[in-house]
Amino acid sequence: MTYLLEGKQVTKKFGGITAVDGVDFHLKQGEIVAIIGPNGAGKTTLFNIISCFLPPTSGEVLYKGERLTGRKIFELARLGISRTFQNLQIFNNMTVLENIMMGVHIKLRTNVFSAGFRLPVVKRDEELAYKQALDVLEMMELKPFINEKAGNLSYGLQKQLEFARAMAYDPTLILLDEPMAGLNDAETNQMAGYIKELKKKGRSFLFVEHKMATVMELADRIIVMDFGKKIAEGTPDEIARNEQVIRAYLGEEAV
Ligand SMILES: Nc1ncnc2c1ncn2[C@@H]1O[C@H](COP(=O)(O)OP(=O)(O)OP(=O)(O)O)[C@@H](O)[C@H]1O
Repeated sequence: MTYLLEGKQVTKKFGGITAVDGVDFHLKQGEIVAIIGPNGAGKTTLFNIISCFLPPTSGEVLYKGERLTGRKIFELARLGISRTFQNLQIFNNMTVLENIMMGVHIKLRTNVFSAGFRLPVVKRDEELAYKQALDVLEMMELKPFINEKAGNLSYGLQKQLEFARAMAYDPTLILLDEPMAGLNDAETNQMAGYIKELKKKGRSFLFVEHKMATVMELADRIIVMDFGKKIAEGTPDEIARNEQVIRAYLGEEAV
């Protein structure tokens, strides 16, 4: 079977530290998979390898059966993969609409050559980009803020904007690095609602998250890491009952 995303023996060493140690994982089309684990477990490192921000020391990641490892970061949008960051990466001096348009443009075919010569394809792409941006803003309830500078939005709305920009690529797979970090309960529920809606439309998600209630609510499957290794994998119910997981989080005496 060809998975949407598959990791084979992914390993990353930083000097003497093995941050990710021979991790196998997979994600099927339409699934939501969470990566959890205590601080320093290797989640972010694995996430950065998947999204081609870091090369693994050994092992590889496949997307739709083809090697993703070794690709350039900018190629991912065209392949149908987008990501968000633990530390927000939006353009504060640009408006909400402009931030979203950045996302749409990356996906569209317009290149510097055709833009420079003002070919008809550029005008068509501009119109298409604008329409797609409005659709995403509507879905993410950001339309009232369309001309607001991103830097003036509340933290919750900025997170929503970064998520919206990731969706503007029209991705198949969305990688979310701590999507709920810093959000209050209402904002967390709202973000979870968007993810569930998008799953219904066939999108797949891989996310790293510390908020366990969200993980249990959203994930079809959970991968648990500790000291760089995958120590467990299963449904939320299976993971909640797994002794090795309880030990990793709460210590020996909790089991
Ligand atoms: N660039 C780096 N150079 C050296 N060591 C690193 C580097 N990045 C991560 N590490 C180490 O690798 C290990 C795994 O770190 P990583 O950030 O992947 O864990 P994490 O599970 O994401 O933690 P957190 O939940 O705190 O974000 C840690 O021991 C960390 O100190």
